[in-house]
Amino acid sequence: MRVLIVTAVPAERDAVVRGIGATAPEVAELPVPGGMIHRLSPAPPAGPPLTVDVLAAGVGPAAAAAGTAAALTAAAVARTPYDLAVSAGIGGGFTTARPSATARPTAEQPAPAQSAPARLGSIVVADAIVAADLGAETPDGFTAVTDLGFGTVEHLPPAPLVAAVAEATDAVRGTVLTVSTVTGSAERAAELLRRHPHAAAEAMEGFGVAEAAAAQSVPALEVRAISNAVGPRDRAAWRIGEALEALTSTFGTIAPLLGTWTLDPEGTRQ
Ligand SMILES: O=C(O)c1cccc(C(=O)CC[C@H]2O[C@@H](n3cnc4c(=O)[nH]cnc43)[C@H](O)[C@@H]2O)c1
Repeated sequence: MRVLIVTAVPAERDAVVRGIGATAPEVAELPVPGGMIHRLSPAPPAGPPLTVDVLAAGVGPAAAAAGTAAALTAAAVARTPYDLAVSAGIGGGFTTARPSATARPTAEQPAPAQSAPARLGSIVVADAIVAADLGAETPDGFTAVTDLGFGTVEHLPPAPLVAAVAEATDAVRGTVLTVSTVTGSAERAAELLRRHPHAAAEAMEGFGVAEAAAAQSVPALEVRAISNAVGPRDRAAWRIGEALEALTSTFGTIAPLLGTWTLDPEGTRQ
């Protein structure tokens, strides 16, 4: 099982490597076009050997897609393809409760149940990776590219993996939006939530990683440690250190899961 983890900046990469490295020392640094992969080999609790490669590909969806595509292609050409691509890093959290994506209204509970808000220092696992600003402004407001007849704006990570990672880390599950411009006002945050009521977090790379992975039929996951609230810009209030620590602790916990989520109870590949 081979897993590629893509972060934006080296500080995020190092936080992930520290977490996985707590049980599996780094074994190699390998150049790929445009970057350097840090390779680790954590021992999976069951099944075949696990190789985890971590790459800092740059900020934004284009850099993320370019770096992910380069790493996936290099691995495929070497006949050692990846089984999973993970977008990881810090992110902004939607810090108010939102309708649950899984609990729908019933006769007994007519109002939609609420999911936990994504507070500072918490972890969000994406059950949907959505490009929030890929589209066109029209007189009637924003229109997604899909409504214009092009491409896609959403990738869905494998549900069993999302569930396993979220349960192991007590993470919030929800949509993670990919934006090219960090939200900086309450109005923009409200507009995003109106269009994406299940949004738990925003960041700048997930859709790029997922799009590059989908082009090679590789499943994708996104994991964000919340460093700031989505809303009026207050860079001084970002808790980057706490978020990086949460990222380290999370990847220490989930590294073995990344290698076993496709296994049945007997430890064989499904
Ligand atoms: O200054 C530092 O030490 C530092 C360390 C690690 C990461 C950073 C970044 O600024 C990374 C930028 C990265 O963060 C994501 N992010 C975080 N909050 C938001 C947000 O509210 N909206 C969108 N993106 C956010 C994003 O993915 C960037 O790539 C600095």
